[in-house]
Amino acid sequence: MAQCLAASSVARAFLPQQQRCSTRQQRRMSAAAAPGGARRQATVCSAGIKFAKYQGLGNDFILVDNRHQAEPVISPDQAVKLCDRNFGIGGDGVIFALPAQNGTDYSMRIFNSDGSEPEMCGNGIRCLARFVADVDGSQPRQYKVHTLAGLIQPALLADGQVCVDMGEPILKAADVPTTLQPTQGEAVVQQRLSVDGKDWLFTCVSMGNPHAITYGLADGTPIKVDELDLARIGPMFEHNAVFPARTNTEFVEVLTPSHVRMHVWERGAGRTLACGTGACATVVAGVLEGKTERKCQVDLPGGPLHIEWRESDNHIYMTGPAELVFSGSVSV
Ligand SMILES: N[C@@H](CCC[C@H](N)C(=O)O)C(=O)O
Repeated sequence: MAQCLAASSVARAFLPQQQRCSTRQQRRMSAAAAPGGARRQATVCSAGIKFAKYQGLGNDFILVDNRHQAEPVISPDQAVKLCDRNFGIGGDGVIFALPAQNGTDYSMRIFNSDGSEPEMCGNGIRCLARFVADVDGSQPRQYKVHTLAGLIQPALLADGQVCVDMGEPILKAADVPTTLQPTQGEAVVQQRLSVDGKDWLFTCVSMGNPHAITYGLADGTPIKVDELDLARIGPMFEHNAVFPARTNTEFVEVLTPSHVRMHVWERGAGRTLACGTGACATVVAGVLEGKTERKCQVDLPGGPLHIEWRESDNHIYMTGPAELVFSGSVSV
């Protein structure tokens, strides 16, 4: 179903293909003004829906330029099919660049590979910033993006990395949300949760989307990330009744206070190679538990993210890569 063009840049592959969709072929084609005055054509024509696949540390997404209309051109059910690694393009989610809202440059929405819609995606928003910059080939290189988690601000750095102002963490238990009892004010920090015959200690943090982070068991046993059977235990946390909106679950091993290893079981996507919001939540939990410093490198299976929870503004800053894999068109 996918016509994939091997390509080293969106400028070489994505844009020429857009141009190949003639007026007669268009099913739902419109034009919209892009920043800098450039005219942009929509994503859908008879050749299918144009996409570009990006990855941030192996957390991979199908990106769709949906800035011509407010509603995503792909449904959650179609997203499930496209994300299938055998019968589709393959991906941890489908991300849409959408028209601006609330004074921002663009909006972003994402469907997980199971078709559910999360509020935010950290690796995804780095990919979105790189995608929009590649498609438009123009300034600005700093964006204000409206998400279901509020305003998020990615900036492309000269060295190719993307730094994202992820906003403030949410710690109030009811807002994470979790029904675990708060232990520090309204926050759930190192609270016990019995799963799979063990008592785990969990800190709960929302980055717009919910995260439950464990650095170890109640008996003092630290996490060894390589020893976890995530495929077996991950769903027991994701679907636990104490997380009414389900949860992303992070398992963390401390190397030094400024360097940890983290493996993640994502809500709606399962085991992934990296989770940006999860890395941010990991450092917030590490600071609250007295295990990490505010500036901390988080090593994920797909590579490192650099996280800072800044004291001056209470915002979290995440820096990491975002790269094009290939682009093409697909019929759904
Ligand atoms: N991988 C993402 C998180 C994507 C959303 C998550 N699965 C959820 O349902 O909350 C990231 O990099 O943050």
